[in-house]
Amino acid sequence: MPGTPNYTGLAGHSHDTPSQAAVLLVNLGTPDAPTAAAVRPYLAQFLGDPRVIEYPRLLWLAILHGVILRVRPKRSAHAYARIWTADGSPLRVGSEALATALQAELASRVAGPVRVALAMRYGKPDVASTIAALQREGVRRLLVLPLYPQYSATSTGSVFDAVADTVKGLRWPPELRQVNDYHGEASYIAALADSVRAHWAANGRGEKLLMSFHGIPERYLRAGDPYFCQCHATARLLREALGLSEDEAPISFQSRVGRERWLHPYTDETVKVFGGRGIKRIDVISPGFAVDCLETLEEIAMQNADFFREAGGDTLSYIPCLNATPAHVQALTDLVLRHGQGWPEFSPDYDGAAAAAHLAAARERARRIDGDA
Ligand SMILES: C=CC1=C(C)c2cc3[nH]c(cc4nc(cc5[nH]c(cc1n2)c(C)c5CCC(=O)O)C(CCC(=O)O)=C4C)c(C)c3C=C
Ligand SMILES: [Fe+2]
Ligand SMILES: [Fe+2]
Repeated sequence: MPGTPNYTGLAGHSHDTPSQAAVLLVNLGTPDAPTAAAVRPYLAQFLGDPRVIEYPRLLWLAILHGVILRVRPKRSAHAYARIWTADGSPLRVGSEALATALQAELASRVAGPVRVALAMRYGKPDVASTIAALQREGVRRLLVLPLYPQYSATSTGSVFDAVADTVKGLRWPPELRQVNDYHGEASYIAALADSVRAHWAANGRGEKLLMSFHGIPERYLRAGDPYFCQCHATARLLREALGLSEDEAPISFQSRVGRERWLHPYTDETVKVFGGRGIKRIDVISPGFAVDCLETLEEIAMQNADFFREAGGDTLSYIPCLNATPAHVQALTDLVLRHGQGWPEFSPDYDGAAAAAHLAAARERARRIDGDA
């Protein structure tokens, strides 16, 4: 029985639609405003994601809606208000700037049409409507690049869920590739090392370089999440690039939520120990965040700087994320070029003039067939 279609498609398919590739950058997402009213729906979606909170479903939803969403939005909104800019949330502003810069760089490095789009896992613009818009523009090949250098089921895995849910509903899904992680990518490590050296040159050097990564519950590590291991690999490679020992450049994990044990050692406890030991200045970098956000600008540069001082230290000098710097754009471009290999748009032989001629010939054939009919 005909009725409404079960799958979304584009009416009026024609063989001569020019094909394009696209890179879909996906970041976490952020509230629309630094207010409890705007933070509540964002947290409801984020903390309602079964990839993030792996807990008996009904029990967790009762706790989330009964307790957490009554208390946390107000507290989080207060933290967001401390870092909010005239252009909005730093995570959004930084991700958009990075997408724009990557688009410009790719345009000069690949022969064929490769678009760059940005989606957010939580909030807007969402993954489903961004992919739908790309399809309408003729994108037939899609490279998904989550802006998480280290894979975790809670972050990257959840982005892949959103992509899978989307393509399941499409009549003609695009060719799909997904970047799992880039925790050891040479150009990403080099960009981090250069940013540390530039920071030292401009601001002087602390007694420690603390590498702080976002935590996850330790239970997830035991269940097989490779995140902890990839954070350690990134930290080791960055240490090697800078010629530092483990004692000079230790690792720690930040941003824990709730009462269960998360990955150790904790960042806040670590900076307190350093302050208590008479260390006066530390540098802190967060290599697991592609762009600056609440967790770096507020939690590290403000909260943990206070903890360090209260424990006896003087200065916690925060080293910004790579953001839209040329070195970061180069690193992501390298990654995209490698993952795009084999797709015609990425081929050095891609001939724009030949493609246009091919298209014109196809149009002419279609016109003649239509004329015959
Ligand atoms: C870098 C990767 C991230 C992982 C892994 C991750 C795991 C994870 N996070 C929470 C809970 C919260 N995280 C929050 C903010 C936040 N988290 C990441 C990244 C990762 N999270 C980013 C980039 C941000 C910043 C967002 C922004 O708008 O700037 C928050 C919201 C803020 C707050 O209320 O504190 C929560 C909550 C869990 C539970 C988790 C793994 C289980
Ligand atoms: Fe988080
Ligand atoms: Fe936090």
